[in-house]
Amino acid sequence: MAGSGKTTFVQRINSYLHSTDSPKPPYILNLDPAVTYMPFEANIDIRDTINYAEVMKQYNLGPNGGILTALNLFTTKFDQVLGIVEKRAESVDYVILDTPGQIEIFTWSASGAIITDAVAASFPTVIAYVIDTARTTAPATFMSNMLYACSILYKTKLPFILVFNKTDVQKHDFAVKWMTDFEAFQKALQTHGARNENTSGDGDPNYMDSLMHSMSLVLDEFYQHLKAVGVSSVTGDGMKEFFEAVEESREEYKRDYLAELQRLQAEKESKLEAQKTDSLKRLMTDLQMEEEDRRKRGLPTERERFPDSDDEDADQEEVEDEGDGEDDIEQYVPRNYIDMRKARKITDPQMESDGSKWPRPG
Ligand SMILES: Nc1nc2c(ncn2[C@@H]2O[C@H](COP(=O)(O)OP(=O)(O)OP(=O)(O)O)[C@@H](O)[C@H]2O)c(=O)[nH]1
Repeated sequence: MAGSGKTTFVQRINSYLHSTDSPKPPYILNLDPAVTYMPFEANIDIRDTINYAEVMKQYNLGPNGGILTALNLFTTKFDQVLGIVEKRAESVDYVILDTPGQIEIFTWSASGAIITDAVAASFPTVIAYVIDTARTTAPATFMSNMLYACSILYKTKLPFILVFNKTDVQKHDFAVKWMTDFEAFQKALQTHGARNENTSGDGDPNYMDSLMHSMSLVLDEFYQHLKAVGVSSVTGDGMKEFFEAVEESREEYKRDYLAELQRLQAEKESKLEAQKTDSLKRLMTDLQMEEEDRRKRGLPTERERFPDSDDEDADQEEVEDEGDGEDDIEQYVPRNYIDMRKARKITDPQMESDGSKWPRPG
């Protein structure tokens, strides 16, 4: 979410990896074209390629449309970016991508999906979903945030870490409790007044109440697939736990995601192969039908018209050898050939033979 502390968190990861016993400087990609201040230097920065303000001006867009278009433009060159990153793969342990502030721009756009899929197909990948812990203490807000996380998890199907940021302001224990104890969350919903506010006059729970209840049941299942860590990007608290979760995710990627990716790739290739065979079959059927149609109408078939058309070089040789008259050439050249010798001479360079005038360069 915007303002949850993504950029500050990337900065913290950067300084943490530089300060370990054996420093492992990460390779950082900034994908946020609108960021004005970055406390670290990115190895690849979208802002070096695309001027976000200029995109807004030229395409007549607002801030969100500008970010989205800038990201789309950048994505057209993402294969080159990936090529550069792949060259560093041997020497770098971690590649970090900082995403644009507006969550939907990255997670619900085509370019976001292309970037995520391309990266995930090349390297073990984990999504770190950064949450502003202090702003998530209300059960309804917490649930909305978790629903967003849930949608991203199911969209990407990648290993996922919930990063409860800003623990220096608000500890994340309440969140862990709500995620592991269904009853505790239900109680919190009641005590925060949600249940009381959402009852009809006679005290029966209304639809909002039952919606919240059902959603928390769905989320209970979702929490089983997640790792949650509390960090403070300001003090550096919890970074060790975060990297432990990253290592677990690396294993999870190899075990679950890679196998699924390979299965999907094999499925895609066999589908493509089947499509090719089908197209070729349909082309052959069309050609046969055309031949039959010509035969029925008493017209010469393709083979009869161009008996030696299988060997184009031989045709060309024959044209050159026997090219002593118009008829010889007409016999061998393909049917769309325009015989310039028969074209009328155009005297006015602006005037075509049929009298029409076409603008000419210059
Ligand atoms: N107290 C505290 N403040 C933090 C922490 N992490 C980030 N902040 C503050 O939260 C604000 C937003 O941080 P950013 O890193 O800019 O957040 P962001 O998610 O990258 O923001 P957008 O890219 O605009 O969405 C800044 O004022 C940070 O100083 C933290 O761990 N503790």
